[in-house]
Amino acid sequence: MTRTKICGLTREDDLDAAVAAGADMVGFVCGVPIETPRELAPDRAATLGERVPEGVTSVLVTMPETPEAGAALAERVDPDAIQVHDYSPDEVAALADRTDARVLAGVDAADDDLEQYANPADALVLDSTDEQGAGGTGETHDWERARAVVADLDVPVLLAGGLTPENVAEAVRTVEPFGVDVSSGTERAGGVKDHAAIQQFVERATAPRTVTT
Ligand SMILES: O=C(O)c1ccccc1N[C@@H]1O[C@H](COP(=O)(O)O)[C@@H](O)[C@H]1O
Repeated sequence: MTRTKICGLTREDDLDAAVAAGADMVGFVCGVPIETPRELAPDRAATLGERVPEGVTSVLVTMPETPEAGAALAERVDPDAIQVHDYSPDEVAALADRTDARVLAGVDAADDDLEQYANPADALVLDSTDEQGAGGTGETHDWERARAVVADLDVPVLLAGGLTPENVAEAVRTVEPFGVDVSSGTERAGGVKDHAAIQQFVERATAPRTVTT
């Protein structure tokens, strides 16, 4: 079944709604050098992370200047996984050497060198990124290309970028990713989630579908 990640959580009741909806992963944005309504202080990310129940993966989404800084932030927040954006494959490997958390590489779906991330990363987050390499853009990308990436790479791929309750079923059908990742598409205001949208997103991403041969 397609895994789901609800990202950019900033409030306890939104986190609880994501867990109640059946999300497999929940994400907290902390330490990114861009303007985003989802940014949390490290202590706040740690507090929300402590609330994540067993069986749900907590993900720290960040853009640390160095792998050492990323490992230090992971130590402070204590997530199950750390998702880094705008990192080279070597930086992902250096971070993985320095942390016990699983490492997710947030990459631009249009990049040509994605196979180089397959070894150092535990998973890829195939996103639409801005000029600083950050995600959370609310923009979709080429899903046919994403499908080819999923088929070619021997690493789990989470599809991200502009997903919503309205388009997630088609995204899953087209790309057949390991999982789907959403942030702004489940918000009612910046950093504040719409609980009905979270529930619809998870339901539509995970609904059984007929396989055609
Ligand atoms: O959400 C953010 O503000 C953010 C900032 C910096 C790096 C990553 C960020 N979010 C990630 O981007 C995906 C896709 O977001 P969206 O659904 O297109 O809004 C999100 O799930 C986070 O993993």
